[in-house]
Amino acid sequence: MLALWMAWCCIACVSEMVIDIQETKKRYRGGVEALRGVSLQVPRGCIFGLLGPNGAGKSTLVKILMSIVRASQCSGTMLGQRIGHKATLGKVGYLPEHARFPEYLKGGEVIRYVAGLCGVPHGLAKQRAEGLLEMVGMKEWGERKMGTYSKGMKQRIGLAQALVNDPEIVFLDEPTDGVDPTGRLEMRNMLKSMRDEGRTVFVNSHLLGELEMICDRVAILDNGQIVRHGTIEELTAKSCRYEIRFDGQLSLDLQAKLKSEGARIDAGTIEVYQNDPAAMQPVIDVLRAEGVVIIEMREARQSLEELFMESVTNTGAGAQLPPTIPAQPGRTMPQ
Ligand SMILES: Nc1ncnc2c1ncn2[C@@H]1O[C@H](COP(=O)(O)OP(=O)(O)OP(=O)(O)O)[C@@H](O)[C@H]1O
Repeated sequence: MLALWMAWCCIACVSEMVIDIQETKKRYRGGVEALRGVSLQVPRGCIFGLLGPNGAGKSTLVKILMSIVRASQCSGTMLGQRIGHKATLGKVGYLPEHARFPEYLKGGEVIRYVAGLCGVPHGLAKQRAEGLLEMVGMKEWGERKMGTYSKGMKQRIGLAQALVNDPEIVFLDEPTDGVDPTGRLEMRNMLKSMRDEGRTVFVNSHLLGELEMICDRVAILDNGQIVRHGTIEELTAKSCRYEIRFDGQLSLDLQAKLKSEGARIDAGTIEVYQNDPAAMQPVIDVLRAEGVVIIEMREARQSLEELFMESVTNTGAGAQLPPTIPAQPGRTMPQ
């Protein structure tokens, strides 16, 4: 009986993974190995962030899941079907990086046009387009041409068209690209609402602070491989530290003592790598005995940005260039 129950739990658990891929590889013509064996599981109903430096392979992975790029090797499922299953793609929405829509079409027309491509009936498409224009804050502008929109307005239409087929999973490649801070806040709230409606939101982004605020889970991709994967809590838990903000002068002796115990001292702040609050009490006692005024003590975690910088080997553009073409005699390489 117990074995049966455990087996049922396992099946239920597996079926909750809307994306479950193993050993995905992509080698482009020309020799670039964009993905070198990526295995990834994404649970239903979460906001999942895929991070990585330029050229890490993020867009390639999403394009493979969207069947835009053919993997050199890929096994696994999306919504319980093999990758590339046509009917499954009808349950998925997509906002590509640098999305381009015809400039002569109006915002509302773009949404209705994509609805038509997805097979949404005309009446329903019209109704959904109106609702989505309102959701992305473009109700007043839906009858203006795309060519008259700012970059942020185009991104909003891009988000709306990704939802027009009422998808279970939405892939958003750099959704806040070109969006101002107010727009980003609105975008974050929209993504949270999408999750609260039960959709799975898969976001590729460089904006670590943005992702930190909304993602339930993240994976860090570096040079075609997943180097970290988990909830933000899990990934940053190990680096708990306390920050003490103080006013006053620390004696040289005390500074030396704190530093010898691994603390970092910066203008008015001491960082102590410690996750036990009891162990902080002697530090406070010593500071107070020296007449230092303690303004604040707070528990601080490693930020996603710090984790990212620690995890990736190359943060520059074009993580991997194609193999060098051997120089031919009598020809000089362009500078
Ligand atoms: N069509 C292609 N042909 C050849 N190489 C490609 C092609 N598309 C991407 N690449 C290469 O594959 C690697 C991964 O690119 P990809 O666009 O997937 O990375 P990314 O993580 O999305 O980067 P970015 O954050 O800059 O958008 C890069 O080295 C890129 O130059």
